[in-house]
Amino acid sequence: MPPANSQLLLNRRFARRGLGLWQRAPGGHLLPAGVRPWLLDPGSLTRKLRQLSHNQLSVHILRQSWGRPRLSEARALGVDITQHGLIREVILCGPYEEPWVYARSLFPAASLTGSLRHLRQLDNRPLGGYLFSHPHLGRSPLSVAALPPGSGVPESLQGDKLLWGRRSVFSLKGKQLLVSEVFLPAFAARFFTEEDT
Ligand SMILES: C=C(O[C@@H]1C=C(C(=O)O)C=C[C@H]1O)C(=O)O
Repeated sequence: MPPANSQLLLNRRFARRGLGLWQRAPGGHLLPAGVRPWLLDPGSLTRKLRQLSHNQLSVHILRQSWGRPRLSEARALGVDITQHGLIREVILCGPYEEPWVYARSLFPAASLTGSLRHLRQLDNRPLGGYLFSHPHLGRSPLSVAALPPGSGVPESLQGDKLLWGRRSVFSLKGKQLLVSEVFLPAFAARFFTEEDT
């Protein structure tokens, strides 16, 4: 199926279910072959990008401040939308600081206590490095989205195309956090085929 149709089909399915843009990852056949392994890999994206970039990966903080979750984020975490949490937005850059992934993580206040308290000051250390160092890390099934301009990715990063994204809820020591990752145009241009974008 031509990718544009698969993205439109995904969006139509999402819209019909009133789930907004994020939808539990559909059967692989609905996702273009080139993006499927990136969207559905349950492992650490940081690790994958480090390998791809021959360890030339950097994390740039766009935001790390308290705020209210978006409606779909509150639903994914099962928290009230009025409940403030720590919002962390970063860009993962490959060689020559090329912007590859925009990531937005939502930490409910109750999750930033005890042994996870230090995540308040993660700075430019990759979140995945900490999360995936724990053998008992839990992760919900991945949801995916084909994100149009205006759906939450900073305009300066989005460009004018649909961007593929994935998100899931991590669980560690009884605490939860939501991580959304969006593959940016420069990454798509370099690693996705024409049929995927
Ligand atoms: C969850 C991971 O952490 C990565 C690093 C992030 C950060 O530093 O804020 C956010 C999302 C991920 O791209 C991972 O590596 O899979």
